[in-house]
Amino acid sequence: MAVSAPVDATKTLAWEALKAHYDALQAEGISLKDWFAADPDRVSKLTFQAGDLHFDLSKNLITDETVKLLADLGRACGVEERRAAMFAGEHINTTEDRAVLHTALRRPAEQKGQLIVDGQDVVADVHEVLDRMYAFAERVRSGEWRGVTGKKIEHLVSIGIGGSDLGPVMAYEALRPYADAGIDCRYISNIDPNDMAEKVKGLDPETTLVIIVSKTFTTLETLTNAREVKAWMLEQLKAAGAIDGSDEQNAEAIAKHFVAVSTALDLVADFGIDPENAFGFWNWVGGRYSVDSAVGLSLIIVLGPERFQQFLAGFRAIDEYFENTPLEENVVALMGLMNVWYVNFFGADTHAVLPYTQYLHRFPAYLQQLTMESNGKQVRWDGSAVTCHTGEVFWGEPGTNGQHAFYQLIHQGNVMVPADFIAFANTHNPAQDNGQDVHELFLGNFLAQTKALAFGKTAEEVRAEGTPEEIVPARVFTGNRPTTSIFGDTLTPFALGELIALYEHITFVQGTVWGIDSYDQWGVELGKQLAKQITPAFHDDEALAAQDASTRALIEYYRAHRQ
Ligand SMILES: O=P(O)(O)OC[C@H]1O[C@H](O)[C@H](O)[C@@H](O)[C@@H]1O
Repeated sequence: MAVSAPVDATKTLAWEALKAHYDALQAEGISLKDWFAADPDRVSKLTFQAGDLHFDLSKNLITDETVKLLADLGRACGVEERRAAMFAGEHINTTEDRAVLHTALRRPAEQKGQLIVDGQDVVADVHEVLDRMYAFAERVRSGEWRGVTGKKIEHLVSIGIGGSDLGPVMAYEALRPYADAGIDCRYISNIDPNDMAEKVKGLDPETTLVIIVSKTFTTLETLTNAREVKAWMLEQLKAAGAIDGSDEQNAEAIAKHFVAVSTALDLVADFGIDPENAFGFWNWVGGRYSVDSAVGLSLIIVLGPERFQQFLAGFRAIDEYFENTPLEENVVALMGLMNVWYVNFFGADTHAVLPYTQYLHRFPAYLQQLTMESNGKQVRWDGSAVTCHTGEVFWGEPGTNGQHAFYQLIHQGNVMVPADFIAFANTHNPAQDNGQDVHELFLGNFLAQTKALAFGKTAEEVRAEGTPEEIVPARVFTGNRPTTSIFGDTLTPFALGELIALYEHITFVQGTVWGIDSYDQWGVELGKQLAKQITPAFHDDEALAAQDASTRALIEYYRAHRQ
């Protein structure tokens, strides 16, 4: 079925109505304080439950009317149709002519036979690989799988970059309390040799299993690092007298210490990895949407299959909610639509994600690829130009670290930074300080920040504290700075799956309103292409002469300084 043409959101009646609504709100004066005072039901009307996560949207710059108009915009831009097309496996990734089926990665086995895409039983394929990964992970965890000298695996080294790294690292860090098999994981991504050097420091190769993760298995960084780690492993094993360096023993060591995850299993075999030790996925899984595919192998080993299943169930809970809830009541869709509201009507260029749990310290970095590689685009999926701003910058740090760094700008800067606060009622590490529950101290900060951002502090309030008149203006907080509070019970594998699916679908909704193919990434290609042309110029004068003046001068600087 042909994908329908993108709608120009800015030409819809819904957009016009939103613009008129925005102008009217600005004319009346936006005041969360007044809105809360005028409507005792504001919180209950803007509180939602999706899966087991609790959402409070009441501190956003929205009214009942805004919610209605945003849902109208979503409908006018075909969010419902495109959502159905995505879940059904239509080729909504038009520039690569692919289905977009990360949601199939978490469908239960009972749905085998129910989703046939391009002639393949997608759910059956997914579960075939999951079952192989679970069996493999159990062998590693139990110690049945051993290294070439017969030792149990205690360390994983995962080599990948972008979508083959950010998701697994983020989830590994987030779910550390659930790592119960005495196996840790180090992730190597950067082609900078310093990354590998530091990550293999102190590692015992005899107890190390390397996972090479690359969707395409052609990525320069990953293949370079993989070759280097292979050379390191064989050298170390030989130096320890574990192998004699013969082709045969090298091959045996590789078979015991290297596995791979890719869609290109032929290239994995060319690298020397036994197809038995390779786990596949499919081109309908985008790299940044792949942590719940075989790309999550390190997580399955570290956490165990059962927890990975809970992780998948969390994704599924949000998928089902998102797929089946009408737009007005659908907090996932509303969060995407609110982002459009802030970007296109209020001119917000960035969006902060502020987790109040240290375990989510890599979540903003993960979201940067998810959101910005998906929606940082200037043309629609039919090639026409987008006529409004797209793709805000996502950023963040865990609270309270961010409070002591950049919150100044969020509170008093003259740019709007809509922010999502994520917190959990329970901590994995309860602590007391002088009779004070430290987690409550932490959560108190989360609530204080969202309250200060919403309601601010007037000049009268500042004066009433006895502040000298000349510094009153500096101590005023305007308030009306939008935040969404996401509260959960505990950061479990299930909750993490929910959070990831939440932002995947937020990204989808924004991309759909903007008419963008959120699943391609042509913007990363030019740099890759030029790197190939430029690298020889470090030594080759002809290649140097072919460069632009600035690049040439920088290479000359390098030539003069390289020792
Ligand atoms: O998984 P790979 O094929 O090695 O790709 C790794 C990454 O590289 C590319 O440059 C893309 O921009 C990313 O979307 C991708 O996740």
